Formats: sequence, C-alpha cells, structure tokens
Amino acid sequence: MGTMTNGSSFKLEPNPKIKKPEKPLLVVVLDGWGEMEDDEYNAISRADTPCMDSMKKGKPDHWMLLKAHGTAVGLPSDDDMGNSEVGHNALGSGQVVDQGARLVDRALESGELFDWDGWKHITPAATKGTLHLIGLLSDGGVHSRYDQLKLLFDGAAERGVKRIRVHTLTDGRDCEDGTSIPLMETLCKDLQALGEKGVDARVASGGGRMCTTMDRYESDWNVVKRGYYAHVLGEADNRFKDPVEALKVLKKPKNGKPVSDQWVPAFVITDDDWQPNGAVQDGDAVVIFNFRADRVVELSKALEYKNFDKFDRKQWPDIKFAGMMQYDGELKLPKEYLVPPPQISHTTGEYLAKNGVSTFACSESQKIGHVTFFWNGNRAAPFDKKLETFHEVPSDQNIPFNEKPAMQSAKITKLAIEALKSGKYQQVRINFPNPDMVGHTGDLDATIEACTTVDACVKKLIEAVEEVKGTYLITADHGNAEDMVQRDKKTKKALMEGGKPRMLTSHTLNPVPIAIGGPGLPKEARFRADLKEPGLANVGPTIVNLLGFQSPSNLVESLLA
Ligand SMILES: O=C(O)[C@H](O)COP(=O)(O)O
Ligand SMILES: [Mn+2]
Ligand SMILES: [Mn+2]
Repeated sequence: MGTMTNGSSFKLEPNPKIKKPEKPLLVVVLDGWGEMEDDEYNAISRADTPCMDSMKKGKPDHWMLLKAHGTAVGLPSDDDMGNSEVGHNALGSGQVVDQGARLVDRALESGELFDWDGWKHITPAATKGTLHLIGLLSDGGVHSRYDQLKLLFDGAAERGVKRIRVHTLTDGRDCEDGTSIPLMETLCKDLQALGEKGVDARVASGGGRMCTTMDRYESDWNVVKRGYYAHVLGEADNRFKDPVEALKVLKKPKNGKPVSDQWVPAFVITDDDWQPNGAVQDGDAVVIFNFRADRVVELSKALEYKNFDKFDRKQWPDIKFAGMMQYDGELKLPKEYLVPPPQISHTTGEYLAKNGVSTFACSESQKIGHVTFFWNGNRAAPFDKKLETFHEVPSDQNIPFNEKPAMQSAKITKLAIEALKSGKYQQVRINFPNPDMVGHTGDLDATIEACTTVDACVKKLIEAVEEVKGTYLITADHGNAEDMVQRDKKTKKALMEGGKPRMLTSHTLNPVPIAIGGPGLPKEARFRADLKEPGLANVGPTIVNLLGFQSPSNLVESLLA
C-alpha cells in the first residue's frame, strides 16, 4: 500500500490511508493452523471453531489464504513443507530469504563447503582423530535432511577422514513415525560402503529427538543432558551392538503404549566388548549437522562453553567444534560453522522499534523463540529494550502435548488481554503453539481439542480488541492440524495399516488463513486481489501499514490495497 520509502534508512513515512492508530494492534499466530477442505482427519474443521469460522465471512476483503511452504518461505522447492523457523522469519521480516536447507544444499552440491573456514577449522582434528556427526536422522528437511548428511560424510572420507562416528536423533515428527528404522538401515549401509574404502565409520549413539538432545528455548535441559551423556560420554542405560536392533528393541510398545521415534530412549552403540564405540575424545572433531538453530543451541553451548552450569558434563573434551550453521548470530554460537546462515536484516521489527512502536510479544516456552527470535530475523534480543517486552509462559515439561492439549493457552490469553488493556503497547504479538505441538503427536482427538481451545481463546481476544477499540490480525505460520493422516498422493485417501489410519505428525503443504478486523480497522482497509502468490512474507508489510506507516522498499508488498 502506498509508495515505498527508501529501504536503507529506518525512517518510516506516515501511511496516507491509515493514520497511526491510538489503539493497539493484536497479531496472533496460530502455530500449525492450515486450511484444507473438511475431512474426518482435519482436526480444525472437526473442532468447534465458531470464531475462526466466522472470520471467513470477511472474504475477500478481510480474509484470505497465504502460501506458507516451499519457495514462498525460502525453501529449496514447493515439495518442502513449511515450518516455524522459516514461517516466522518470513512473517516478521517481510522478505523471502534463502533458508538453511537451500544454503546447505548449494554448499554441499558444489563442494564449496569443504573449502570454507568452518571445514578448515575442524579438518586437522577430523583427519587425525575422529569426526563425530550429531543431528536429526530425517528426510523431513525441517532441521536436517539425510542426503545432506551423506554428502557430508562421503565428502569427509574423500578428504582423508579415517574415523567417523554418527550420533543419530530419531524423528517421527517431521517424517512419519517408524521411518527411523529404514533411515537407520540406509545410514548403516552407507557407512558400511565407507568401510569398504578403509574408513572406520559407524553409528555411535542416538535417541528420540523429544527426550534426547533436541530441546529448545531451555524448556528442559535434562533432554540435552541425556544426549550429551550418550553422544559425548558414551553413557546411556541402553547399550546395543547394532543401531537397527537398538531401535527395534527400544520401539517395542511400553506398558501397552507404542514408542514413537520422537521418544526412543537414549542409547549407546558398543564394540564387541560392550564398550562404547564412539565417545568423544580430546583432539576429536564434532559437527552438528542440523541446519536449523532452535533445537541445537543448547547442545552447542554444552559443547562450546568452558563455563557451563546447566548440568554436570563430567567431562568436557578438548575438541574442534562446528555447527552446520551458526545457530545464534548475536552469541556467535557456535564460533565456527560450515555454512554461513541466512542474512536477514531490515526486518519489520527493527523498522517498528526504530520508529518508536512499542511491542509486547508472548508465548509459552515451546514457541517464545518463534514469536521473538525467528520473527526478528534470528535475533534473540529486542531491538529496543525500552519498547519491546518479551514474556515467556513456562511450558509443561517432558510430556507429549496430547496429554494436555490446552497447554498454556489460557495464561497467554490472559497476558495478551492485560497487555491490550494496559495502554502500554501499540502492538501485542502472540503465538498459540497448540495446533502444531499437539498436531505433532498424531493424536487426532487431542488435536481437535487443542483447536477448539485455541478458537475459544481467539474469541476472548477479539472481544478484548473490540473493548479497547483496537485492530486484530490473525494468521498462522504453516499447516499441521488441518491434516492428521498420511494420504495416497493420487486419491488423497487416508493410508491405512492393520485397519488403522497411518497418522501424520508433520507439517503440511497447505495454505494458511489470514484475517483482519476490529473497530480500529479503517473502513477502506481491505486485502488486494491482484497479488500473484500472496505468502507469509506479505504479512510484515501489512502490519507496518496497520500501524500507520508506509511499507519500506526492501520488504515485499503489503496485502492491503
Ligand atoms: O522442531 C519441531 O518441533 C518440528 O521439527 C518443527 O516444528 P516447528 O517448525 O513448528 O517448530
Ligand atoms: Mn510452527
Ligand atoms: Mn511444528
């Protein structure tokens, strides 16, 4: 909307059509709330969602669909499902940037990765000692992707690395539960092939990503402790000589309940003498091969920081450590990394803070970083502490979220209403994790309950916006809850196994809704119908417009006519 201002300075020009609102703008991200036609496995259409349903009546001026996957959010191709990292990057930056998956693909395919400083940093240790590769064994492309891991260890072997140990976190969240076993079989076969070339390459440890290593936002350091003990110290209750057998045994139902790949207990692989085959020693090299930051920041701290007090490390080997990417640009963590991260600057958050807009951003532990760090372009700290308040509500710990689908939505709602009524904030931004976090458990009934709960929270928030005469913008970052089952690619019919549907725990390729409204929304404000492929990146400039400014030229276009 309106002419673009010069993108280099941060000054925003007033918006000729929408004057600076006196009342707050509420921005709500419903994490994992995609849009798909009704179906028995669509947890959103089967939930009781009168509030979100009623917003559809605003179509097309105040309700539309946005692309939230693939190239619209900087991923390699439109076969890539969206995710929170790239989704909140796009939402908050108002730009489409090449994301980690794509940058790593390019660096590995060209071989450039092995010429860059990060690889040079680890090479002496990798060739003299052991190269340890730690990360998510997955073909989901959200945190990592198997073909990248293979290119990494094959490339290392070609460059003189003689001993490789892979420490695998099993997924079942971004790819179907159970795929850990065929993926592990593939990994063992590919490492075997290196063996035939004289490289001693084996799996050394592992565990389910939700209970081993891949915690985020410091929700539960015990998750990281279990992983550190298994990967670095070679300590775990479960010891096996073969990783495939380890998974088959550890995935056997426990107390009658199936064991998801996400929750496989930590294990260590041993030599014939039952000694761990790959604990990390002084002089070794360690690479975390996940390209996505949030769930490997904590392990990076445990590996890199001399002063560390989150758990007793027992030993802290003297290693050469690098991340696949740098996971926190402000902390410069890790110092060394194989592929430079996406450079995201001049985000809407920075523009708004530098033009005096006050913001309250809130979610619970599981998503606080999404609505602050990722939203602000992979930057943890506020741009201006005086103007931006980040409030985290502690999430439940160490439980599958289908056991408590309401999560902390009530507390987030209460805090957002207080912020709206406080008169202290021009923008209140929240994320409800429920549709996504419960969707990832694959529990249809619990996800229906989660969506019903979130809809009731949105209703309360809309009432508060009406009371303060404010404006609202409700959207999502990618799909998840709207499709809870694996489907035949052609017929779209649910895939069944043993008479039961094969549940889908991952995100989807579906679009997401965006709705605007409230007494503060100017009458003439409406969505334009001429945007070729409206996507998440168009939301940032729309927020800038709704806050009374023209959108700067480095951002993509606003959704407002
Ligand atoms: O990290 C996770 O929980 C999933 O792999 C991706 O989910 P998110 O992108 O919604 O965080
Ligand atoms: Mn998400
Ligand atoms: Mn998710």
